Amino acid sequence: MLRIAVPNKGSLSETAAHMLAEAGYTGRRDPRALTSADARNGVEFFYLRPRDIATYVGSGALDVGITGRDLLLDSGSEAREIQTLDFGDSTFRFAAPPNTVRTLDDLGGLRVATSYPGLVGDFLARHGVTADLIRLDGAVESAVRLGVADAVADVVSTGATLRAQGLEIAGPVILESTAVLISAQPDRPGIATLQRRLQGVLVARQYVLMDYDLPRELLEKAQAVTPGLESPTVSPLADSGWVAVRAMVPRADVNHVMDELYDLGARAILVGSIHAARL
Ligand SMILES: Nc1ncnc2c1ncn2[C@@H]1O[C@H](COP(=O)(O)OP(=O)(O)OP(=O)(O)O)[C@@H](O)[C@H]1O
Ligand SMILES: O=P(O)(O)OC[C@H]1O[C@H](OP(=O)(O)OP(=O)(O)O)[C@H](O)[C@@H]1O
Ligand SMILES: [Mg+2]
Repeated sequence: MLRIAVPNKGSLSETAAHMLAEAGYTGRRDPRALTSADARNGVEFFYLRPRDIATYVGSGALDVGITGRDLLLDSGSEAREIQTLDFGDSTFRFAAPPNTVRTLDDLGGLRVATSYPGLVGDFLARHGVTADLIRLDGAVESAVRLGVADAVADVVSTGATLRAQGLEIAGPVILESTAVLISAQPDRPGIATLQRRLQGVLVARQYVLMDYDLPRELLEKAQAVTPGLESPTVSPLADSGWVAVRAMVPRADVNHVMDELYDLGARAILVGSIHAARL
């Protein structure tokens, strides 16, 4: 059985579980369960704190896991990223009261609160800056107001949390983070299938299937608008002057592409969702 670590709570847990379900796996029914087996798919899920996942996967106790890139790097684990998962995007940044910290060097000698001392310590060391890291478990944005630190380093998504605490982003980007699939033994049997299934979910989210009818002589021009992944499917219609075309189109471009095709002379342009894919 392939042993898979999944975040049991926090920002990544719901989307991770949803993605695995879309990939055809049966997860836990009880939201408090710590483990669940999916014998039909030959996998067992372990629901763990996102912060601990890199430790379990890095030691080889579990084969593969879903966590944040920032947590993987913070842990110093042996596991490595084998796939990005297209959710849980955030930026890891320093923040401080307005006009107190402009450059990285300004952090020298200051107290910097963070829940990610491994990640932040490595970053500062790489840049030759010495600061006093204050390790807190969470809500680190409060640390400056409460006099425990001069600056913080934390996950920033909308920036609302740090603004509400009177802080501003300061200095360089520490890390662009996202949810990732990690493993210390990526060649283990079963991991390739899991990856293909997750990639299928990503493709199904990112693309739609577009069908349209087109005067045959416009095919070359239309093919430039909808090249598909390899090349579009072209089928004859009863009227020999027309063809039917089917191609995958990035979801974000759908309306542009339909406008362009219509202007070109395509008609009966239909868009359908992709439920699952294996490329
Ligand atoms: N607001 C956010 N937007 C996007 N991604 C986030 C956000 N907060 C956290 N993350 C990502 O999720 C990872 C786990 O953070 P999360 O807050 O879920 O766990 P935690 O802080 O260990 O747990 P908790 O907040 O429940 O105590 C982070 O390392 C980061 O990669
Ligand atoms: O930029 P924003 O959109 O405001 O999001 C960033 C906040 O989200 C996370 O907090 P979380 O809710 O996980 O609490 P925590 O500090 O206890 O981890 C993170 O630690 C920041 O505090
Ligand atoms: Mg958190």
